[in-house]
Amino acid sequence: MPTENHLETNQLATPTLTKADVLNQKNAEAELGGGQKRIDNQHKKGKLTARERIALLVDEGSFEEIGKFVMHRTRDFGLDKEHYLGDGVVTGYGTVNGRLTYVFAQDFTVFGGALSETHAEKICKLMDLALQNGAPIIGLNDSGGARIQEGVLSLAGYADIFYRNTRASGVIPQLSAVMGPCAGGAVYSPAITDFIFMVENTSYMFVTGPNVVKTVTHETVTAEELGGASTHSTKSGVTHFACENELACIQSLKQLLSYIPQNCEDEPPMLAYESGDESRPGLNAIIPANPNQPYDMREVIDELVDAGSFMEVHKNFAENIVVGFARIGGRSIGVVGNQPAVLAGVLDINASTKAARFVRFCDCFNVPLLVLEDVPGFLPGTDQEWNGIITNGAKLLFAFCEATVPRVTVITRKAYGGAYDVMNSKHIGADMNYAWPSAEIAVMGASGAAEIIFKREIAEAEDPQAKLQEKVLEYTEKFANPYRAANRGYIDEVIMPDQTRQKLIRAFTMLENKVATLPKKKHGNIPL
Ligand SMILES: CCC(=O)SCCNC(=O)CCNC(=O)[C@H](O)C(C)(C)COP(=O)(O)OP(=O)(O)OC[C@H]1O[C@@H](n2cnc3c(N)ncnc32)[C@H](O)[C@@H]1OP(=O)(O)O
Repeated sequence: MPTENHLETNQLATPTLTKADVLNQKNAEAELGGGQKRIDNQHKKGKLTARERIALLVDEGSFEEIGKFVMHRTRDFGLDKEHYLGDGVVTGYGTVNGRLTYVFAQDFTVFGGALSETHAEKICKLMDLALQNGAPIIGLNDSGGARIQEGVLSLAGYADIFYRNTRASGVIPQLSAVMGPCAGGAVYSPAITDFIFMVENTSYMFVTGPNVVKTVTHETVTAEELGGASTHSTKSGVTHFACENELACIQSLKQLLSYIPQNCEDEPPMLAYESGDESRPGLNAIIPANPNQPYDMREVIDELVDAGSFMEVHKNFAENIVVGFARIGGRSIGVVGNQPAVLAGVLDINASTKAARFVRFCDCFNVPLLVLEDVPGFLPGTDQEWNGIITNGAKLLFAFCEATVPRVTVITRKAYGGAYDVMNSKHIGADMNYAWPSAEIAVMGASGAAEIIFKREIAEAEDPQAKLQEKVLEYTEKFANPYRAANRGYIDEVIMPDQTRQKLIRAFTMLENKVATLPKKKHGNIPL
């Protein structure tokens, strides 16, 4: 169906127009996308246009567009009479805070941002440039998926993009913002990229929409419930950031870029830092006297890192582990911390996969890792076992074992069982391991341990309860401390909490030239 702004290219070249006029007219036509009416509709939904989004993202005046006059080649279903310059995606490069960044933004006003053969070619061209020139690529997605009128050509276009996403993975950072209803292929490309940002109430991600769900499974579900930002940031973990609105989304994209390098051979940007009083006395009172009492690991993080620098990733998903980017002494780091305030900080399936993915990102892109450990172990139970806690827990173990970036651990309290090994222990390649005096490094908590190893003695005692208490105390004195591990050198130093920031700044500085390589291989086989 031709639109009111539709202009055939040859119609523009009338003799009354100068060559400059023709160019200006084509530029104006391209910039109008699917026409003013559809732009107004986009605005009415609380959404910006592709070009407005790019303008907010890149430094003013820095954007250079590529392929502005590209048109689709389809002749079926009346599309030979409906062309839009640019074919539904704006592609190009610019700078974000002075650093080269490639950007594509799908234009929902043109066929709902649906991906055609030529639309895909434009994105692929940009991906090739980003990979060759070693700079991040950001996709601003707003697309109904494969352009239905093009059949297999659009499917092929998606496959070309997925292939490039995968080849570029670990070489250049790839960020995806989902800023509208994204279906089918439009969700798989973001899923392969490093981080997904969604906008609350205006963006959706699903493989099949509510209508198909209703037909196939007879479930009645709204688009928001099925694939909205809140669903994917809390239930599925598909999205890493749920943003209040589009502006907040674009600001978050920019913030994330500020912690990471341009490519895997580059270093993260270092901010100027003037050292001062690095002691943090507030930390000395943060661990409750009762070891079963929770505290908020975010408070520890906030005290340790440069003021206000913590950017939490996956904030509302698997909250029993906290991950995110921060700076310490101006240096960019990735933080992984057990969260005693949620499920006592236990490791379960979601926490393990969340942290594993984050550790692997940091390792790909030379971001040193700080691990704050207070973990009572892995979550027991049929739900966890039957859903594969073994395989999923192994992901985190694998990710840490494989990581060659500088790695520092601080055990604040519990480091029990296999979780002690997993959480960046010395044995799996951590560089510096600290413990606070409150650390308890043991196979398990004292009461569980006493019940098992002194079972007979307790049962035969005149007063079993008193005997249990005695044995709990004995076990606590022997193991519920950091000194056995420090005696062996598994802990490099036992430090007071208030000294921790200073120690970390020095440790990461000491480790900045770390060289570590993995054995020659094609790639590892992480348990999936
Ligand atoms: C790799 C395999 C795949 O990708 S298979 C996936 C194929 N895609 C889909 O099944 C999704 C189809 N589209 C939809 O469900 C809806 O259009 C969604 C995306 C939810 C948006 O709904 P709503 O906001 O109401 O907009 P709308 O339906 O009025 O669409 C706006 C204009 O865009 C068009 N459009 C949409 N999707 C496509 C598509 N895949 N191919 C071609 N055109 C598409 C609509 O026809 C509509 O066009 P117009 O503005 O009325 O001219």
